[in-house]
Amino acid sequence: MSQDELQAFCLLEIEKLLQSNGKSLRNYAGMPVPNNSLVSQISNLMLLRELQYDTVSLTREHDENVSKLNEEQRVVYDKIIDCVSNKRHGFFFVYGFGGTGKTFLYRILSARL
Ligand SMILES: Nc1ncnc2c1ncn2[C@@H]1O[C@H](COP(=O)(O)OP(=O)(O)OP(=O)(O)O)[C@@H](O)[C@H]1O
Repeated sequence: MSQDELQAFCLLEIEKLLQSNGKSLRNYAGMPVPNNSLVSQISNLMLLRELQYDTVSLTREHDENVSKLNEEQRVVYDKIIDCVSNKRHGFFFVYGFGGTGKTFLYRILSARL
């Protein structure tokens, strides 16, 4: 990210904070304001980068690990995948002691989705 892009992005974040408190950078004499076209370019770029999944390696990660899910993880996995596959809304709270496999499950779910 170039210095100009970084500055535009920081200014945008500051502007958002100010706006949530009923203010704006425009209220402060001499403060620069975010360059909207630069901000939209960066946002698109960041979105594009986020969406550039390595589907081949994610598929491999999923396929290698899905059979390792234990019974409890499998129940959660099936429930969430069923919900997403059938375009139903859902809100899930996965809890368990440290080291019981929550992250392992999230990773497989993320790789699948
Ligand atoms: N079904 C499984 N098969 C093989 N390994 C597993 C399985 N579930 C968890 N593990 C492994 O057990 C270890 C602990 O799992 P994980 O990090 O997912 O736990 P966690 O519940 O997220 O822990 P914490 O709450 O401390 O972050 C990891 O090394 C993970 O790869």
